[in-house]
Amino acid sequence: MSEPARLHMALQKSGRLSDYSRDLLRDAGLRILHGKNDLTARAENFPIDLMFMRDDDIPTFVSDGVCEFGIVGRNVLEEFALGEAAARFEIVAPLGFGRCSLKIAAPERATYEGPRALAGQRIATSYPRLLRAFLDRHGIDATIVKMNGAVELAPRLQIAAFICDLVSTGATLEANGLRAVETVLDSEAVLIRSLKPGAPDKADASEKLLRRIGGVLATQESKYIVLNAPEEALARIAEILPGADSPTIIPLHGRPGHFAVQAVCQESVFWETLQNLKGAGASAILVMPIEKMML
Ligand SMILES: Nc1ncnc2c1ncn2[C@@H]1O[C@H](COP(=O)(O)OP(=O)(O)OP(=O)(O)O)[C@@H](O)[C@H]1O
Ligand SMILES: O=P(O)(O)OC[C@H]1O[C@H](OP(=O)(O)OP(=O)(O)O)[C@H](O)[C@@H]1O
Ligand SMILES: [Mg+2]
Repeated sequence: MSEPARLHMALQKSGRLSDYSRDLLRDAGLRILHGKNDLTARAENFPIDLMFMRDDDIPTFVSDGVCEFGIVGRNVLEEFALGEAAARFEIVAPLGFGRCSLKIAAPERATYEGPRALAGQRIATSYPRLLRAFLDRHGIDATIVKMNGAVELAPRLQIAAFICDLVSTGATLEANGLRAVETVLDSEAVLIRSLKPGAPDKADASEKLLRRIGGVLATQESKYIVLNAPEEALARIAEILPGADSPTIIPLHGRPGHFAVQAVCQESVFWETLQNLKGAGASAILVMPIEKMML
């Protein structure tokens, strides 16, 4: 019997998304044999090969159909898409890691009273298309200075008055005497798939992979909640449980009028949620992680 056709997925070789991307695939049950300097890796137990590359190249590989799937920051993806006539990829799911924002920043002491302050100025960035789109939306004409890295240095070197770069904690801006003044894009890593028609013999594996990744993403937010409550509190408790359809309600042995409630909550469960459940009459509240889920 011939081997099933193998899928290809483009991942960042080494950088902020690399470990998270590999962890996601591992959680989806893929056993990956990979040496530190390998540019490709094979899943032992699933028909998929991984291709490791600079994150900037991932949208191209997926758009061209060389890789059916890829994981890349929305910032890199949208910058790429603005340079293309038509999208040849689709976003399958946001992945919840690599969260950052593309922001315009000014020297700490400079006055800034809104986008008009950018008119006629020089702005340094590695994201010229996203920045241009932002400026166009605000009807502002400014000069974009393209830099490939160390953008935060531009004001100090008097290359530009403003910068437009990724910000997460804000520590880099602060260390360079800058402050954020506008948000151009909020970003996180996304799973993308090629819109180029793939080989029909890969369709099954694609669907299986998407279901598995969907299962991992669903479990990351989801919790299993168990609590006890008197009958009169049940309706209110069902309303409070976040993202839970029809909880299971079981009578408590030896305590007439009291029930155990069990539910899968598919939205975040915060301390505040527990406080609200308690306030509604719940007791002995347990919140447990879910290891696997297939919806
Ligand atoms: N400070 C940050 N916090 C969280 N996520 C970030 C941060 N900076 C960047 N990212 C996200 O991680 C992605 C990869 O960042 P990284 O710094 O590893 O990229 P890079 O230097 O361009 O790497 P490569 O060598 O692959 O081109 C970014 O495109 C962005 O989506
Ligand atoms: O707001 P912060 O938490 O300080 O993060 C922002 C910094 O993170 C990114 O760079 P990175 O550290 O990935 O280095 P790079 O520019 O070499 O890719 C980004 O380009 C900023 O410089
Ligand atoms: Mg890059």
